[in-house]
This record gives sequence, C-alpha cells and structure tokens, in this order.
Amino acid sequence: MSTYNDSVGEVDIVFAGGGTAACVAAGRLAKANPDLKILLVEGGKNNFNDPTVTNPAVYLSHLAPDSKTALFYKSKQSKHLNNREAIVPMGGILGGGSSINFMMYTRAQGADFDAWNTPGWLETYHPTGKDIDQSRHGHDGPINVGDGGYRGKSENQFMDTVKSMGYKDITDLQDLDAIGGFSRWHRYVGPDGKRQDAAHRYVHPLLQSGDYPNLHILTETKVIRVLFDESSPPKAIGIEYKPNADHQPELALSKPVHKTIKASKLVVVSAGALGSPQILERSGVGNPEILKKLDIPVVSELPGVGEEYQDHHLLLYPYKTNLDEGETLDGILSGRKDFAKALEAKDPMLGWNGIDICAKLRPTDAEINSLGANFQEDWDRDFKPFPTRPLMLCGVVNAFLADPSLVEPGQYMTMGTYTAYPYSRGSIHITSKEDVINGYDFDAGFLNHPSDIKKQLWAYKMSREITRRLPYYKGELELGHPKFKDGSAAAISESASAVDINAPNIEYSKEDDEAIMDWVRDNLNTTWHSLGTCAMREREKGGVLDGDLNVYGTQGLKVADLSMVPENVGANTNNTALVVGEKAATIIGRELGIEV
Ligand SMILES: Cc1cc2nc3c(=O)[nH]c(=O)nc-3n(C[C@H](O)[C@H](O)[C@H](O)COP(=O)(O)OP(=O)(O)OC[C@H]3O[C@@H](n4cnc5c(N)ncnc54)[C@H](O)[C@@H]3O)c2cc1C
Repeated sequence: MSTYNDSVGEVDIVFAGGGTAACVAAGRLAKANPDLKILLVEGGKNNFNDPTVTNPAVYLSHLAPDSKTALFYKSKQSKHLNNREAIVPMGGILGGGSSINFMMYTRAQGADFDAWNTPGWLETYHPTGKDIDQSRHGHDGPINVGDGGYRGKSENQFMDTVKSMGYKDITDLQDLDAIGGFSRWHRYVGPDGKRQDAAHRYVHPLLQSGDYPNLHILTETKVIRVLFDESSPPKAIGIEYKPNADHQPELALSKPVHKTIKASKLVVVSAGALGSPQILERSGVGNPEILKKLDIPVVSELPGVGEEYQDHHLLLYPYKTNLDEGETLDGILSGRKDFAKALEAKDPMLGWNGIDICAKLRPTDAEINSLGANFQEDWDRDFKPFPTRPLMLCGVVNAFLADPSLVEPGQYMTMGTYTAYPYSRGSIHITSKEDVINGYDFDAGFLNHPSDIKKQLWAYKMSREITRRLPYYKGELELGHPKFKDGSAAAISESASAVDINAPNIEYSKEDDEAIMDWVRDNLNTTWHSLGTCAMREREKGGVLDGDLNVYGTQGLKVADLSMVPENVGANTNNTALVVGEKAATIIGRELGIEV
C-alpha cells in the first residue's frame, strides 16, 4: 500500500510537504518502526522513475517557464534590483529540491552549525583529521556522492591554472573546515549515473518493497492548514488539504473539496522555506497583525513566522571556449544531442551535470580594503574572527546556462559566483487564507544590505581573472557581462585567447565598478537556497521553533525543513536539508521511544 486514500484513515504522523527533509525523516521513521503509520502529503507529482529526475544531464528542464515540477515564487519589485521582480524557484515534486536541483554536493562549514548555538545541533558535526579523512564523511547512508562515471577533462586544465595563480588545490573541500581554494566537485549521482534524490533513496525503496504498508504518500495535493484541538496549548491533530489545481484542474474546477486527515501523534510541516510559513500562518501561527487582517484566529503568537528570509545571491557569467562537444553540456541543453536517443544508447554523459569545479573563497586584505570602510567593518566583525567562513562560493559550469537560442551553437562555460552569508533579509506572508497557490506576499530582500553588492564586485573581478587564463578560453559573451563604457580598460573581449598566467590584472575605474554593480542589480538572482523563515531560536528573539523543532505555543507540531535554519550556511543547501531530515527523525524517534 502506498497511495493514501480515505480507507487508510487516521495516521500517526503526517508530513505537510514531501521535499528533501521530509522524505528523509518519513523514510527513516517508517523503516525504524513498521507499526508507525506515516503519511507524506506533497503538492507536486510523484517523481518515481521520472527520466527528467533520474537522469542528471537534463536538470535544467525543471526550470523551464512551463515546468510543473518547480514552484516559482514571485518576489515584489525592488529598487535594489533596478526595479525587477525576482523569481525564486523551489522543488514542486515529491523529493522537493532534491528531485530537480543541480545535484552539487556541498557541506556547510562546521562553524556554521556552531553558530546555530542550540544544544543537540553541534556535537554531531565535529569530526577530526586531515586531507581526505574517512572519519569526516558517512559511508553507509542511503545517499551516494560520486561522479556517476562522467567528468569533463577540462577540470585538469582548470585546476592547473588556479594552482599556477596561487590558489589552493583542495582535495576535500567538504571536510567542514577547508577554505581558500578550488576543488573537484562531487555530486549526488550514484555509480549508475542516476540522481540521488531523497524520495528515490529514502521513500521509494520502502514503497516498492511492499514490506512497509505503514508508509503512505498523497501527491498533487496541497496542505491548506494544520488543525488543532481545544487543549492548552493547542495540540495539532491533523491537516486540511485540497487537490493541487496546478495538477488536478478538473477536480479544482468542479469546486475543490476540502478534506481532512487526522494524525494522532504528530504533524510535521515540511513545505520548504517559502511553503512552511504559509501553512503555519493559514493555521493561526504567526504575527497576530497579519492573521487578524485575514480573520484567522490566533493559535500561537509568533511574529517571527515568515521573517528573516535568506538565500545565497547568484551571478552567472558566460564565456566562449574551444572545448570539444564531450566537454560541455551544450549539446544536450540546446537539443543538438537528442535526449531520447541518448537515453536509449545509455550515453554516460546523461549522468553528468557539467559542473566539475567548486570553490570556497576569501578576499585578500588589500581586496577587502578596496571595498570601502563599511565593508571592512562588516568583514572585521563577521569574517575575520571566523577563518573557515568563505565570503563567496564559486561553481564552474561547462555550458551556457540560459536560453541556447541566444548564442551561436558552440561550447561554453559559465562562472557562477554566489554569496555565502548574505546580510540581506526578506520575508513571506500570506494574503489569503484559502489560496494555496498565489496567496502570498514575498520580498526576497536581495541586495537590501549594501555590503552584499560589494561581495559580487570582488567576485566578478576575481572570476574573470581566472577565466581569461584558462587554456580553453575563447572570449567573453557580451550578453552576459557588465556594460563597460567605450574605451574602458575593462572592456569585454568577444574574441580572445588565454592570457599569460602572469599577465597584469585588468584595471577597473570607479565608472567600471559602477557598471559592474549596475549589472549585478540587473541580473543577480536566487541560488535556489531559500531558508530561515521559521527559525530555531529563542522565542523572545523572534524564534519559531525550539531545539527539538517544536513550534512554540503548540503541542504535537514540528517544522522540519530549511525554514528552521537560524543562521545561514556557507554551502549549497541540500546537504543541510538532509541533515535536518536525519536530525528530525532522531528527535521524533527519541520522543516516541523508537531507535532510528
Ligand atoms: C533549481 C534548484 C537547484 C538547486 N541546486 C542545488 C545543488 O546543486 N546542491 C545543493 O546542495 N542544493 C541545491 N538546491 C537546494 C536544495 O535542493 C534545497 O535547499 C532543498 O531541497 C530544501 O529542502 P527542504 O526540505 O527545505 O524543502 P524542499 O525540498 O523545497 O521541499 C518542500 C516541498 O514541499 C512541497 N510543498 C510546498 N507547499 C506545499 C503545500 N502547501 N502542501 C503540500 N506540499 C507543499 C513542495 O512541492 C516541495 O516538494 C537547489 C534547489 C533548486 C530549487
């Protein structure tokens, strides 16, 4: 039994949202105790054996404008983005972000978990050792991290170049401490070249085996709210839900039916950092001012719900290369290489995401100084005392990452630079108590702190210096770079070849810096790393959750996803979501007397 229907009746635990963290926690708990009846309710479709999910090379298809596997959260216009409205996509399918993401394996720094400052969330993450130390990584969990059997050869040339420039060649950048250099990037791809999403690794094996009739999924269904009883404090007793109109329009058109499911032990809200605060608010948990406007009775007064939204801020700079066709993903992304035929031929390239190099970087003292007194003050307070905190992360993608019709057929690369710990903050709040698709007001907050744009200024110059030294560099794509004034020494070279390793760096005038920052405002976007909107923190400091992920002022209600993150992590976030799922399973297991 897997798909929930009315005959299943009451369950023990219901997860509202079936993304990365939820699949981990639900799978772990269902396996640990087959008597525990668990239901995952997911807004999107089932991802089981979907070739666009399982084959890494076509990950970008999920971000197409008509995609039904991503949720596109629209932020309001912002002067910090030259009046643009940022769009923040998140997973909208079973497995959540882990089903559609770029599969890059990056761990938070050990110091990031220290900064959470919550007993029980620190000690697990402090292994010791040096170089590739086995004790720094788990080896027997369900998620494989590897190469999937395909890497581009250009990574060797890239690493040789950065080493010649003085950067560290770091064998294991994900050892919780490493920083200050580049590394060969591993991914959530198994030895068979298949994606390691949380649903395929934690949930489907149980459902397919037939041995776990206690685990149920209900997909294409939106959780509207959590239901409470009259206890004091109010106890969560289940959820109210309806068909997702984006997936089940015929039902929705014939007046959507609201239904309820009872949960006797626990409700876990796990709809992601932009979904969970909305469910809480529709349930009466949040800022009373917001709830009263919508006639929602207040269950627990928690003004922190939906606040402190954070992401990492990403810029993507495209370059021309003289790499051959097997060295970039452009063939597949442009359709020149037919996906169906490649699938039939079991082309090993389908197990590749085109991203072989990553970095965690800090500027030199002189570079920090050049970014101005205010930036220096922020650096001295928040980075200088924490030597393992990167200022920026960097990913090198062997492909042109936007609409392929914008460029000549060819082989491209893209330098991605993203902020590790942005100062900017945003928020998301509901504007309707029933509209589960568009009933929200979202401010991503991108660049609303002045130091965040300075980080991008440094990152552009740094990444450009590296790229123009790569042996396979063939010039810059003007459409993806700042618009420098005619005659500027920093002008874009559409057609060029690599400069000498020791060539002088490009000199930028004040006007050039302005052109870069204007470009950043015009183009900066999400890194798809939303978090922080229901933070695990003291209640009087705006916290929503205690250290066991309980929602303050309620009983039987937890949040388990990246909404809980109290301080950002200097890493791509899927790994932290897996950690949150594992930790949630341990906490719930302990409370129910189950060994997980
Ligand atoms: C395009 C993209 C690329 C990324 N690339 C990487 C990468 O390469 N490496 C990396 O480490 N991280 C990456 N990430 C980030 C990572 O995948 C996420 O941080 C992670 O998935 C977050 O996990 P979560 O459990 O907090 O929420 P999610 O995985 O987002 O899960 C939330 C789930 O809740 C569902 N939901 C929402 N509202 C409701 C509702 N009302 N009712 C029912 N269900 C609901 C959603 O459909 C979704 O499935 C990427 C993310 C995206 C979107």
